[in-house]
Amino acid sequence: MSHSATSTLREAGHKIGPVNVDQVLKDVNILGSLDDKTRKILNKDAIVFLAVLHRTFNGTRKALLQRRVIRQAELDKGNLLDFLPETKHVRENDAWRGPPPAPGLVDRRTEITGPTDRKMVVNALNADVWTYMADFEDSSAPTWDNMINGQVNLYDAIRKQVDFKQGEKEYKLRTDRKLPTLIARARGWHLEEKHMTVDGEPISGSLFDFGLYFFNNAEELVNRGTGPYYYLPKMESHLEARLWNDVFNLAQDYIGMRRGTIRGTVLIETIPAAFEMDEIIYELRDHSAGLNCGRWDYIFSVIKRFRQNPDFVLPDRSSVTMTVPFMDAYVKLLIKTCHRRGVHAMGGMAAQIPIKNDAEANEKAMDGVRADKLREVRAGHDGTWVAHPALASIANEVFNTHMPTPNQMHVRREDVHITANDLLNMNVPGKITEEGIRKNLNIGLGYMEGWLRGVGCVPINYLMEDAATAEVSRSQLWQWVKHGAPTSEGKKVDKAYALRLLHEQTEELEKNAPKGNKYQVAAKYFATQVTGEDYAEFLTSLLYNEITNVSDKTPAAKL
Ligand SMILES: CC(=O)SCCNC(=O)CCNC(=O)[C@H](O)C(C)(C)COP(=O)(O)OP(=O)(O)OC[C@H]1O[C@@H](n2cnc3c(N)ncnc32)[C@H](O)[C@@H]1OP(=O)(O)O
Ligand SMILES: O=CC(=O)O
Ligand SMILES: [Mg+2]
Repeated sequence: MSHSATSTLREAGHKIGPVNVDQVLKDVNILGSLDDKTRKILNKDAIVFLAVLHRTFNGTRKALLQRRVIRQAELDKGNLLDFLPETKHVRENDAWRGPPPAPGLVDRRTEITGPTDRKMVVNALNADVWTYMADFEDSSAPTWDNMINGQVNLYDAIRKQVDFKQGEKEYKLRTDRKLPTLIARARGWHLEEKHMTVDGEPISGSLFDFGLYFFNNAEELVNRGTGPYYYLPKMESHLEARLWNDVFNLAQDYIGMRRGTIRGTVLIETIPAAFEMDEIIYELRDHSAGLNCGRWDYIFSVIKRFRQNPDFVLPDRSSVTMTVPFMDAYVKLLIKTCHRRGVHAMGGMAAQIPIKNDAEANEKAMDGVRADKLREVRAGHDGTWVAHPALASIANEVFNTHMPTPNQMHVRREDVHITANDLLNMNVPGKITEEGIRKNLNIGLGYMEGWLRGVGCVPINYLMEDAATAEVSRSQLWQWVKHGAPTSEGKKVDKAYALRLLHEQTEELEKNAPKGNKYQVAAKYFATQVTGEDYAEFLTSLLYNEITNVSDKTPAAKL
C-alpha cells in the first residue's frame, strides 16, 4: 500500500481521516529489525494505523489494568466475587442477542490451535479441522521475530503463498478442499510490544497484533469469503470487552469496512470474567462470535485472584479436572449464557498429545482426549480445540456422532442454574504430593526454558504445556508455600522444602539438556515465584526483558 504525506488509506467509505502521516509518525519508533518481508507488513500506513490505535486507546487500557489491581486488593482482604448489581438489567433482559455467525464460523466443531511459525501454519491449515486459531498468545513466546514473522506467515497463508521447503520436506497448502477459517489470537491487554513505541511508550501487544493483522488482511479475508476474526484472551471484565469493541469500531471505520465484520470469540479464562459472561457478549454484541472455556488460564486465575485465601488451596494439578465442582459450574454457565444469546459456546484444550513410542500409553492418552470431547459435546459445546493435527480425527468423530447439526445453539440448557457459590465451590478431592510438587517444578522450569529460547509451547511428559498451563503449576507452588499446605507424605510445604526440590529438579533437567540451555535462568526467576513471597502478575511479563534487548539506546529502524 502506498502512502503520502496526507493519506486517507482509502478514499471511499472511510470515516476517519484524512490522516497527516508525518504528524502521526512523529515520536513513533520501530525498535525491532526489519527486512524486506517484515517491512511489507509493518509498512508506513500500517504504522500510522497502529499509532492511531495506541493514542486513542492506550490510556483506557492502562486504566483498566489498574482496575484489576484495585479488585485484587479487595480479594486479598478476603472478599469474594459476585455477579454485578449494576449490570443486572443486561443479564435479566431476555430480548437481546448476539449476531448470527459470520461466514466461515457457522460450523467450528474442531479448531486446531498453535503458534504462527511457518511450518505450523501450513500444517494447521492442512489439518482436518474447521477453523485454525493462529496464536500470538499462550503458545507463542513474544520475541520480535516470532511476532513479526507470524504476521508475515499469516499474510502469506491468507493469499495462499505460504509454501516453502525445509530440507527435503516441502510444506504446501492442500488444494483438495476449502481451508479452515483463520482466527488470530492477539496478546492480552497486560502485555506490551517493546519494539514499537509511540510518544515514548511501548504499544500494547493486543493492539499491535490486532492492528497489523487487521490492517493488512481484513479486506483480503472478506474478499475470500470470511473476515477478520479474533480470539480475545484473558479479559477480566466487560469494560475490557467494551475497549475491544471500541477498537473494532475505530478499525472498521478507519478502512471503511462495515461495522460488525470483525468477530471476536472471548476466552472466559479468568474468574472475574465468569461473573460477567452476559455483559461481555453484550459489549461486543455485533462483533461477538461467542465465548470459549479457556480452562487452563481459568484455573490459573482462580488460584491467582484468591491466592491469599486459604479456602482456595487446591490439590495436585492432575486432580483439578473439568468435572470438579467449580469447573463444571463454569462450563455449564458458559454454554447456557452463549446459547441464550445465540452465539457459540466453544470448548477447550485437553493437554494430551500423541505418544509416538508407546502404543499402550498413546491409547490411554487418546482415550483421555476422547472422553474430554465427549463431555464437551454432551454438555452442549458447539466445538472444541485440538493441540495437534493427529487429534483432529478424534474430535471430529465425537462431534460428528453427537452433533449432527453445524452447531448446537438450539440446546438452551434451561435446566442449568449456576450461583456465585457454584463458581467458587473449591470442594476438589485430591491430595498435595511430593510428586505433584516435582511435576509442577518440571513444568514451570521446562516451559520457561523453552520460552526463553523463543519457543512458546513444549511437550513435557507427553502433555502440551504453554503459558497458561505453566502458570497453573507456578501458582500452585506459590500457594502451597504461602499457606504451608500439608503433603500426603506428612510434610509441610515451606520455602526451604520448595527451594530444595527446585534445586534438585533443575539439576536433573540440566543434566539431560543440551549445552547452552536456559535452565539456570529459568530457575533464577522461578525461585522468586515459588516461595510464597513475590508473585508476578504473569510469568510472561516477568520474563519479557530476557527475550528483548530493547533499551533507550536501541536505534530506531528507518521508516
Ligand atoms: C491453554 C491454551 O492456550 S491451549 C492453546 C495453545 N496451545 C497450543 O496451541 C498447542 C500447540 N501445539 C504445539 O505447539 C505442539 O503440538 C506441541 C509443542 C505440543 C508438540 O509439538 P511436537 O513435539 O512438534 O509434536 P510432533 O513432533 O508430534 O509433531 C508432528 C508434526 O505435527 C506438527 N504439529 C504439531 N502440533 C501442531 C499444531 N498445533 N499445529 C500445526 N502443526 C502441528 C508439527 O509441526 C510436526 O510437523 P512436521 O512433521 O512437519 O515436522
Ligand atoms: O487459552 C486457553 C486456556 O486454556 O488458557
Ligand atoms: Mg489461555
